[in-house]
Amino acid sequence: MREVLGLVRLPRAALAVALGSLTVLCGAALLATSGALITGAAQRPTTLLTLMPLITGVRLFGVSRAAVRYAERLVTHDVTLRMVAGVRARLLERLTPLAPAALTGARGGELLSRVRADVDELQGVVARLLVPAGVAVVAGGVAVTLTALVSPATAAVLAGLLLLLGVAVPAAAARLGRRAAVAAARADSDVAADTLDLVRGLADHLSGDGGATALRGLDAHLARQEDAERAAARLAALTTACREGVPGLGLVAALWLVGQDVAGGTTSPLLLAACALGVLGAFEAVGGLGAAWSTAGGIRAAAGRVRALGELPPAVTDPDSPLPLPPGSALRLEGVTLTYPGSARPAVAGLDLTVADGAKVALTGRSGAGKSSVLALALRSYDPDAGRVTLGGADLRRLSLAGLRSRLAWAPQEPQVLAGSLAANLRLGRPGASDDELAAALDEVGLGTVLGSVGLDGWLGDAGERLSAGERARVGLARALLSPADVLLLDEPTAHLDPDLSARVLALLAGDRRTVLLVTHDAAALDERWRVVPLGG
Ligand SMILES: Nc1ncnc2c1ncn2[C@@H]1O[C@H](COP(=O)(O)OP(=O)(O)OP(=O)(O)O)[C@@H](O)[C@H]1O
Repeated sequence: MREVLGLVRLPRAALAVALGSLTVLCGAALLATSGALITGAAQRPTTLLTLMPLITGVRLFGVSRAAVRYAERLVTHDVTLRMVAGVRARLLERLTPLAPAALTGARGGELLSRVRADVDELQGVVARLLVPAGVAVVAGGVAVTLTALVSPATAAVLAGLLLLLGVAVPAAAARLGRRAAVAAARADSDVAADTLDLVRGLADHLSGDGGATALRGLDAHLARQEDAERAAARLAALTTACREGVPGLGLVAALWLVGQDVAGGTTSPLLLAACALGVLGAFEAVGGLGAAWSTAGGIRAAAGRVRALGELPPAVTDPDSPLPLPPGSALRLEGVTLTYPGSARPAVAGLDLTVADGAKVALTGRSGAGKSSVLALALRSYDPDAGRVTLGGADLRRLSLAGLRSRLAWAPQEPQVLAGSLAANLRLGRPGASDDELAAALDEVGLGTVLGSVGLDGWLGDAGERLSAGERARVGLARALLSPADVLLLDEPTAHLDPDLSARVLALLAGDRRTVLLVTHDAAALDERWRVVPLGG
């Protein structure tokens, strides 16, 4: 929370508080002068001139209240948007080094929904917390002081009721509401994650038990969401009742106390209605505090989760003083062991593997033998627990991450195809590639027909949904082939291909001048240019 507040521009926030206070005071003054004007008019003065100051006051406060409120909204939103932009930028800066390894524990949908919902919630810091609190102190203080000039007893009652409405009632409501806010945030995040998972895996769910299990899980989270919303609504109703009732008490108290002064002849009758209505208007000073207290729990919880996400330790870090990138592209694993966090058994144990400069090596082995883990080590998504991985003789941990990854091209089993055009997806591999180069790469991986039907500028849909799984895998392969990197790391590049195309792609890779390390379940398709390394005994 402190960090979020650090992103708020305080002079602008102070301006928003000043303008908000002025709005409240203009409103109270409008009511007060209106009351005095009505009382004055009821006394049937001989000339209207005696009422002119009150008439002018009513006009002035009426017009200026709207103008000042407008200015306050502008400034508050400006401060909020700048703060949220800062939060998003900082969060993105911290999340980037965590990917991919340190984020694998979080479900994609959950992470997306959590970050979006929490950052949205933080928007309330300025408009719902800071400004209302500042306005309550400034406008409430000024209103009590002005009331004391007319009737100290009324001022004391006003101060007490402002504290009751602005502090005691909302504090009690917030205490009760904090649990509901946390439960609501958790339920929202679970519902969003379940919905996303359900939609993404619709075909799997339907082919299982027709989606019944997934829907039961979603229903349970929806019920929790409904309970949390109902609890929040009950609290909101209670605070609304207080918000309406307490100002009424203030009005009655002012009428009674100032009325006694008027009856005793110590106060002008004009001030009776003015003071009573002014007191009524002054309660607007704490009008925003009810919502502030009830949302404070949710905002604090959101700030905590955003901070916790940003504080996840990255799986790998940049060295303090990186070595220059080595000229060679030979890849070596020397006695390497990797145990994933939380796993009892190592995924890779004491592995020695050399992929010489320009060599073509294929890793084979049963499912779970650790083939993809070897690629993850070569990419430095993880550091080994024991042994070392080198590129051109240099330990990967001594090279800058950006430099290392500029030397490696990676095509995973299920590459990320982004919502965008075919060309934009391919240019992730080589941003400067010409249309002809893109077309040639597509042709090499047998995507010539897709190029013909979709076109380079054709929209691939959300996550490439307009392509088949095999076509998406080949977009990833074409992207890796286009890359200027000198080491290709490919995870089952031929998994979705028919035998002819598979043979063509493997021949293409075998003829590539770069170092190639690939994972395959189909060792029989490899020719003599490949060295086959079986993993897992
Ligand atoms: N991110 C991870 N966290 C924890 N365990 C993991 C992770 N990735 C893989 N594993 C585990 O490590 C072991 C090796 O997995 P890996 O994916 O490297 O095998 P693989 O040989 O590539 O399998 P496949 O052929 O099925 O892709 C498996 O037991 C797997 O469950």
